Amino acid sequence: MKIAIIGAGNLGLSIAKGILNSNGATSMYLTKRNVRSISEYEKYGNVTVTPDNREAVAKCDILIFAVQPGHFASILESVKDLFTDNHVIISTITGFELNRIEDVIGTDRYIIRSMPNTAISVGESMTCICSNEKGKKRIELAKAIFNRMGHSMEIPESQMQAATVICASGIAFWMRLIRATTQGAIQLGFDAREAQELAMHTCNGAAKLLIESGNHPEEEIDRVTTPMGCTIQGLNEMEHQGLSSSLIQGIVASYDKITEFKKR
Ligand SMILES: NC(=O)C1=CN([C@@H]2O[C@H](COP(=O)(O)OP(=O)(O)OC[C@H]3O[C@@H](n4cnc5c(N)ncnc54)[C@H](OP(=O)(O)O)[C@@H]3O)[C@@H](O)[C@H]2O)C=CC1
Ligand SMILES: O=C(O)[C@@H]1CCC=N1
Repeated sequence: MKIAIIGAGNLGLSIAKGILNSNGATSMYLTKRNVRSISEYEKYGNVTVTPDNREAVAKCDILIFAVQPGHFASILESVKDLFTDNHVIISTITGFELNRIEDVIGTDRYIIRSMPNTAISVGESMTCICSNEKGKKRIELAKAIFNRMGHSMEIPESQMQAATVICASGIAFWMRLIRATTQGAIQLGFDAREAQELAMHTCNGAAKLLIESGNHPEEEIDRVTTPMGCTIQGLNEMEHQGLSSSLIQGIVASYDKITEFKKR
């Protein structure tokens, strides 16, 4: 598989790392205008770094676009004459609907819309995908690509905006929760490094408990909350201060922001 990542920035490079770690491509092209910052990727024998999007499109069959939304249409416009039936076009662009992509390159292309997150670099992305009509024939291929670097879920396009908040922005939300827990641990006497180790491994354990048991979080909470104990005392105080409510409100605010920039 020859994969091009058009726009090797924060997300694009995370995908590149995920592909390299999982041996997911026979060769890979990474593009950006200023390539100096990613020149070290050329040490991998099968990676080409170039500012030339047209070269990358001509040499690869899987094209992953990870540029800012405002750049996407003009970049597509500048390479679309090179597209053939071998190309699968995978967009990661927030808020950019399939019909807007079709408006630029036509309906007769395999187009996948995806929403990965930066944990793709360590093989742990939760990636949501959908496709245009023609792209349905390549959706299994897209799932196979993303499943090598985590988990994928096919969803209707109407849920893509929500998936962006929960899965892509979600990395930042969970990071902040881990950081806050770390700060609490420091206040209780751990040094900063130990505190983070305790916070992140406990977070990982909580997620694994749910993944492996299939249980509802409250079932696991019931196992931890000793009657009149310290856990329920802490949990109730967090809820009095608005923990669940603030998370839900943040998620909705993030969703509304995408609606706003879709109108631009
Ligand atoms: N960051 C994240 O966690 C996630 C981001 N997304 C989406 O992915 C996209 C990229 O986001 P992110 O990685 O954060 O953004 P970045 O700004 O970090 O990356 C975009 C990259 O595109 C490059 N670029 C700009 N113009 C061109 C061009 N003409 N040809 C080739 N490359 C170009 C830029 O480099 P240079 O200026 O050198 O060209 C830059 O490295 C966005 O649409 C975002 O909504 C989706 C899910 C998660
Ligand atoms: O914050 C953003 O707009 C982008 C989309 C999801 C993650 N980062």
